[in-house]
Order: sequence, then C-alpha cells, then structure tokens
Amino acid sequence: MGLPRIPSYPMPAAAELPANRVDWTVDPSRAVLLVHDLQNHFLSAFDTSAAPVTELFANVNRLRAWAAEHGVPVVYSAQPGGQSAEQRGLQQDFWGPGIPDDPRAAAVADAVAPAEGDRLLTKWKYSAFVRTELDELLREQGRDELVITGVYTHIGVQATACDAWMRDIRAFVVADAVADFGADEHRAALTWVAGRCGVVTGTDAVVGRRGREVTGMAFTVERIRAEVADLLGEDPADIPLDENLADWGLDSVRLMALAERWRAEGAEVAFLQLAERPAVEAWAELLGAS
Ligand SMILES: O=C(O)C1=CC=C[C@H](O)[C@H]1O
Ligand SMILES: CC(=O)C(=O)O
Repeated sequence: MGLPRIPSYPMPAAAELPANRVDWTVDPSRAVLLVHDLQNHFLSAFDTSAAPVTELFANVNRLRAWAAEHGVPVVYSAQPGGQSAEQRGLQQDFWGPGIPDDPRAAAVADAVAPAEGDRLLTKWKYSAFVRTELDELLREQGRDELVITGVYTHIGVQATACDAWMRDIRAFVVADAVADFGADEHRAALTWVAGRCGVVTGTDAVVGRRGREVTGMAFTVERIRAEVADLLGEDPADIPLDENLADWGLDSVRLMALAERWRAEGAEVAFLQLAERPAVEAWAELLGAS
C-alpha cells in the first residue's frame, strides 16, 4: 500500500531517449520550471546517495540555475502531510494515508530546497494542476510551457504532462531530472509522453551547454585510469588499459557511480555503454579522451 523500496538504477542517457512526436524546443520566455514532489517522504523510497537520485538532484539544480539566469519562474509542488481520509480521497485507496503529519517528511529535500521567490504549490492529486494555482500562475505570467522535473516519472510527472497538454500548455519532461520506481517505469513514461502529450528532453539540451564546458576538465586516458584506481583503491599505474575491469573488482555499483559522475559533468555516456566494454581504452573512445 505504501511506497516501494526502489533499487538504484542508472539515469537514462541522451542516446537512450525516445523519439519525440513534435519538435517543440524550450523557450525561456514562455517557460515555467516545475520541481515536482521532491519531498523527503517520496524520496525515502530511494537510496538518495546513489543513482538516479544523485543525478536527479544535480540536474534539478542545474535547471534551477538556468531558470534564474533566464528569468524563468520556478514552481515547486508538494503534498501536505497528515491529510484526512476525506482530503486523500481515492489516493487513500491506492497509497494509504500518504505523507505523515511530520514537517520533515513533507519538506522538499534540502539538496533542492526552494530559493527566495520560488512558488510552492500545495498538491493533492497526481496532476500538479488539480486543485492548485498552477494553471492560473502560467496564464497570469503569459507563459505556456512547463518544464517538468521531480518524482515519480510514471505517476505525477506523466499525469501533469498530460494535463498540461489538455490545457494547451507545452510540457517538457526532463528525462535525467526525473526519477521513478525503476528504469522500466521511467523509460515507459518517457516513451508515452514523447508520443502522446509532450517532449522528452535532457538537462544539457535545456541549459544549452555540452559536457566538458560545464567543468572544463577534459577526459584523458590518465584521468580515467586515475578515477578507476581511486574506486578500486589501486595505484593508477597498475590499472590496465585493455583488460576487463570487472576482473579487477569494478562492480556494477562502482560502475554506476562512475557513469553518474561523468554524466553530471555532461558526458553523454550511459551506464550500459560502460558496462558493455569495461576497459579504460574503450571508455577513452566513448568519452573522446585525448
Ligand atoms: O501517497 C501518495 O499520494 C502517493 C504515493 C506514491 C505515488 C503517488 O504519486 C502519490 O500520490
Ligand atoms: C510523488 C507523487 O506524488 C506523484 O508522483 O504524483
């Protein structure tokens, strides 16, 4: 009845995103950024120190910085804690009492806490439009684009995107700034949105910067070797260039950490690509290392 325990899973890479049915692109003068239900209660289903939440937080904050830079209003949605059965309505049937009467559980995660001037909407149903001021806020500001981030992709994110479409608001779901019950639900929700009600995009595409410009630290064979050595507690000189690093103890959790770290710098590389050929020289090719 309550929330599932969500095992760590890799965020989808740009190369894995579904084809969009329409070619809308985000226009900062028309957009509002929605940070959807990133509350401690809903995040408690995840290991927030692992994928996908680490990248989710990093990318939501990159988008918040972009919004501040371009005058895009930022709106948070959050369900109240301690709702009565009457307030819960059918959410009660599906999810039980929901967020406890505990300010900490109901609070937005500190890592992505609202800034001064951000709007916080009290949310009641899957869609962030239902019984909130979101529609009014968009129209008051003459804006008809909603850039959607947060949890859970196949529930409130998808429902809000579909509701936006029915209100003639262009919905953009940021694929690496949302998270779900698992990779399959995440991917299926993105595919549905891309084909039926909105555009699925990525943080890099919205903020308009490519990977290495974000950190300025280009990838080199020696940097890759050093990061692998660091994860394995080995001397970089001992890390082979052409051997399977799984034989050296590089397990999937460490591999996911590497993928998250490099993707947070904007490298367009997926966990599965690293896992397919787990060797320094293969990764150097993928990362365009010099
Ligand atoms: O308790 C709830 O209301 C919920 C639990 C899990 C996902 C749903 O989006 C949310 O409504
Ligand atoms: C988390 C939540 O409330 C939703 O996905 O709608």
